[in-house]
Amino acid sequence: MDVLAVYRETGALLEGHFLLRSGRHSPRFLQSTTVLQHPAHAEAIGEAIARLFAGERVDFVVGPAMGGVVLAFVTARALGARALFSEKDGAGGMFIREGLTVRPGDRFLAVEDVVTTGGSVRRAIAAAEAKGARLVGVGAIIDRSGGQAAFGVPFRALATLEFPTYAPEACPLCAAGVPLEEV
Ligand SMILES: O=P(O)(O)OC[C@H]1O[C@H](OP(=O)(O)OP(=O)(O)O)[C@H](O)[C@@H]1O
Ligand SMILES: O=C(O)c1cc(=O)[nH]c(=O)[nH]1
Ligand SMILES: [Mg+2]
Repeated sequence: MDVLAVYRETGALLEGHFLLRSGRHSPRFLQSTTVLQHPAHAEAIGEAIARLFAGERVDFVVGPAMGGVVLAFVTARALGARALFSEKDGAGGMFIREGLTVRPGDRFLAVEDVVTTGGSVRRAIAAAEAKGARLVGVGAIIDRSGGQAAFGVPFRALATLEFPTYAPEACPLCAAGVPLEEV
């Protein structure tokens, strides 16, 4: 699946000057909600990520909200697993709410729409591991870290890109006076 073409066609590949979750700046932004609002695209993406982990026994799939909610659902559906999400706890971490089932020893796949530093999906993983579950892999729609992100388990993405990111103090777009967008 040419997933980057889907981002382009739906208008989800933005160009400008963006503030990223990590605090870094970038001239490119992948707006996954624009893609995932289309159920047919979401379903195809979930099936494609599930194929990357075919044969792996998975009890549940977890994704960090918001981007990971729909993605965990469509991937879990394709794998025949439960679909969970983690939420920001307001203190820099994530938690899994009561009512979503995590049993000690459960095998889980973590999914993420876009991996830049991997910090968000790592926080979702920590939330599931804190309840005794065991990570078996990480799946993403797009790894924009250029293959730099690693999680100690198989990490597979539908596309791997190397989009530049800058520390704010070294950002050439800031130096050029381009307004910063928070999307
Ligand atoms: O790999 P990282 O450096 O953590 O950056 C990528 C994260 O940033 C975005 O989430 P964000 O929390 O900005 O928005 P969301 O609530 O829409 O998922 C995206 O959905 C990834 O979760
Ligand atoms: O690093 C991020 O925050 C980020 C990058 C990107 O391309 N898309 C996104 O949703 N978040
Ligand atoms: Mg996110």
